[in-house]
Amino acid sequence: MYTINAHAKVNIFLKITGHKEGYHTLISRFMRVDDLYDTITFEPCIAEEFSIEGCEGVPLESNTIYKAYQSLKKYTKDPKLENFFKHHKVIVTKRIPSQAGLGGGSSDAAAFMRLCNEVCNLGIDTPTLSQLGSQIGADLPFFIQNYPSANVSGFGEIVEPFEEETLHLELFTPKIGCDTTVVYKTFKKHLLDDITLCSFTGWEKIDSRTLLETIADPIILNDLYAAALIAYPELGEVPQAKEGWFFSGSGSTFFRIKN
Ligand SMILES: C[C@@](CO)(OP(=O)(O)O)[C@H](O)COP(=O)(O)OP(=O)(O)OC[C@H]1O[C@@H](n2ccc(N)nc2=O)[C@H](O)[C@@H]1O
Ligand SMILES: Nc1ncnc2c1ncn2[C@@H]1O[C@H](COP(=O)(O)OP(=O)(O)O)[C@@H](O)[C@H]1O
Repeated sequence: MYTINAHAKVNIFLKITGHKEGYHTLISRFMRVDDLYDTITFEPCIAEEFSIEGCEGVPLESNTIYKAYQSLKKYTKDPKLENFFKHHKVIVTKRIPSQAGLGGGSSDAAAFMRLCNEVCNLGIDTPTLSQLGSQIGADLPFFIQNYPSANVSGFGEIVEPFEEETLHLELFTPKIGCDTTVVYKTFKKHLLDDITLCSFTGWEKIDSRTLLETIADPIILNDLYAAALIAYPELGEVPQAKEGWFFSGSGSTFFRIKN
């Protein structure tokens, strides 16, 4: 039996820098959340075909783990991978809420790729694994490179580790699912024309605690927050939508530093 933890992330800040080929470019500080993770296990069994347990409600073909499996299979052409999953099933213990801006689906896929690479001795280097991952989701390169904190740019494929203290974070995820595609579309329609690139010059050099304490305004720190509020106005009604709380990615999770 083989196991790996797939951690959640928050975006300490997230600024959109432009729009290219149907995607937004951004610069964001990603921070891994150490005490929130899904667990992915490869459990021995006799399997007819590749199977995933524990992601109820997500059809196999749209599961990021399945997409990661297909991508690895296509890239390696190594029979070890397919043979392995004739004798193992994938079990996911989900703890990261979905549509929450915590990157659960992306983290699962990235952890799956890392564990396959190790267990099946595929010998794929990290840059190649990140490149394969970026085709499944924009957040995968961060999770594949597995830094506690990093500046992420481009569409998500440029990941630069950032040395700093790990913050202990309190998270609150309201019962409102935010669809990433809808939030980006809303941003493009209402807010893209207003971006001012000079307003966040140098943020990537400032540690996360200082950023949260000095910038302090969740709307300024995360460009997608305003878009999420337009797309999901009920977000504005939750008690955490006030000073002292910050918003992660495309939402709907609010976070703050634990005392
Ligand atoms: C916003 C962020 C911030 O970390 O994540 P979440 O907070 O949702 O977890 C990411 O940029 C989300 O990345 P990810 O969740 O992988 O998005 P994807 O599945 O790749 O894309 C879903 C859709 O969102 C839009 N999209 C995504 C990424 C990007 N840089 N620009 C976009 O415009 C595209 O329309 C795309 O088809
Ligand atoms: N392994 C997975 N875990 C969770 N959701 C997944 C997975 N694979 C595909 N999905 C789909 O992706 C959608 C968004 O997933 P998630 O990564 O949890 O949210 P977010 O993009 O806000 O971080 C879900 O609604 C679900 O349909």
